[in-house]
Amino acid sequence: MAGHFRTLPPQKKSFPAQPQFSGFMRPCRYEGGIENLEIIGEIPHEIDGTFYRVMPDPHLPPMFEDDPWFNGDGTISAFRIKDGHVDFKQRYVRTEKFVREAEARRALLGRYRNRYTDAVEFQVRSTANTNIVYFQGKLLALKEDSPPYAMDPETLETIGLWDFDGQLPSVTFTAHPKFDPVTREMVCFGYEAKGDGTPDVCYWTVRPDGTFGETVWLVAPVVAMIHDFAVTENYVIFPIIPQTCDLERMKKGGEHWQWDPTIPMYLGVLPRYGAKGSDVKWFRAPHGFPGHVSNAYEDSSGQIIIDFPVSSQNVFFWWPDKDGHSPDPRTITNQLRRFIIDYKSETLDLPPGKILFDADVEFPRIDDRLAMHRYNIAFTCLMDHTLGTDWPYISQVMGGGFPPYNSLAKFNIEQGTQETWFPGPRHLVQECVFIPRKNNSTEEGDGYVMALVNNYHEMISELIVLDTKDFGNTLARIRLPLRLRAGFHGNWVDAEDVDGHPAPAAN
Ligand SMILES: C=Cc1ccc(O)c(OC)c1
Ligand SMILES: [Fe+2]
Repeated sequence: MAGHFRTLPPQKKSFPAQPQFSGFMRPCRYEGGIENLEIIGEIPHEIDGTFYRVMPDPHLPPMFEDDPWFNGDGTISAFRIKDGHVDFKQRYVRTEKFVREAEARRALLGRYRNRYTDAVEFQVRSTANTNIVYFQGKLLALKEDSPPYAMDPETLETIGLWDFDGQLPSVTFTAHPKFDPVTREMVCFGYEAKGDGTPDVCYWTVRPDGTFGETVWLVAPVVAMIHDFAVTENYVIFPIIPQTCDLERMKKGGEHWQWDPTIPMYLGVLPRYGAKGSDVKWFRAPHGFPGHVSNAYEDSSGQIIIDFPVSSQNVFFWWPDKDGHSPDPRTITNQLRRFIIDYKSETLDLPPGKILFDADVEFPRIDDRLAMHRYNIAFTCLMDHTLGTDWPYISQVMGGGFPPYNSLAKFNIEQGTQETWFPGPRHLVQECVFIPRKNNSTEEGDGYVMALVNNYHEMISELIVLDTKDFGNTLARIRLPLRLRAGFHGNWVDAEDVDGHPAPAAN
């Protein structure tokens, strides 16, 4: 690569005066542990496992003042819950970026997903800041532009880059692999899978013993973001976010992404088993921003049902369109929509999808025992302006971040009913996880919901536990004596699953 690289800009020692580094979003930069967190209420003793979540948290001032929240260093929080107690641990992922910058005591990585703006040449630019999943006895810290980093689930030490013993076919790995509750496969893909600006998508599966099953290379109709995807028993579906990549713009030091209001919302459908790349069909729904997938399955006639929130606006408002336009973030909403797709259909055009609930939601989570199968219950973050949130107060201290959510919702799709949990007027919520009850009940959605919430009154974080049978009430509120910034995804790892995990593949 030519001329490595630019003259180093002067090192800054303070964070930029920008919303994404201010108020509740000031970098936390905390590593360590706190045992026996303070608990208000009672955590049911049958809850035995660990809630892992990840947040982007820059360990050093960024190279560019306008560095987006999405470019911060991945920090893993672990809440180990046993016998009604909670022990907390937190560590940065030791990415190549983190290690080299720590050594240099300065930012070396430049703009989000633009290697042409880096101060040194990186092998891997991962910030490992988007999801943290458990597979085969390891945690995988994920960023969709790179392979995973493996971590020790107990100590949160970084083991290193994880290429599945050389089997990884793609240079990228989604932050949203799916876990088949029946076959125990991890179903994966990467986009820009042959490098920046390439339209290639790679789909593959990893068997529970760590060996690779399917591998299919396909080509997307546009080079654009494919953040989440969906899997059914017989299909995989790739929704494309209309944020497009242009290598020439990147080479001039510009952004990786630009909003394109002229393209439809593509949904690529590929048979899950035995497919060739040419078997993919790119269906076209009206232009819109597809959010995180709730679930997908096939109905009795073999049609694909897929549910995800959709916004008519550019949710990633910090990456505007070609004219520099983006919406006022306070006006962005998402509604949970259901799309029905017949893979065998002649026409590729789809209607806009049916709105399932008249509510502004994102980050849907389900009872994962029903992933890829017919389901009826979704838990989401909800923005409900009738709930009495103290916006004048919160808006002064919250700093930047994703469109905010002030409550959690439980939706029953068939019944069309909604239950809401409201944390209080000076709180906002982060993504939740579902934990099944341990009474051998296989009733969908019967158990607990856990989430991190932001307490703006005291500028601290709290972990909350709800009983899904009494959703409006708080079973336990676990107070951290510190503040954790807004994060992304988390997952519950039950102690039973840890003990029962297949032996890690020899390395
Ligand atoms: C929420 C989506 C999303 C998409 C791409 C990212 O790089 C990311 O980083 C934290 C998050
Ligand atoms: Fe995500």
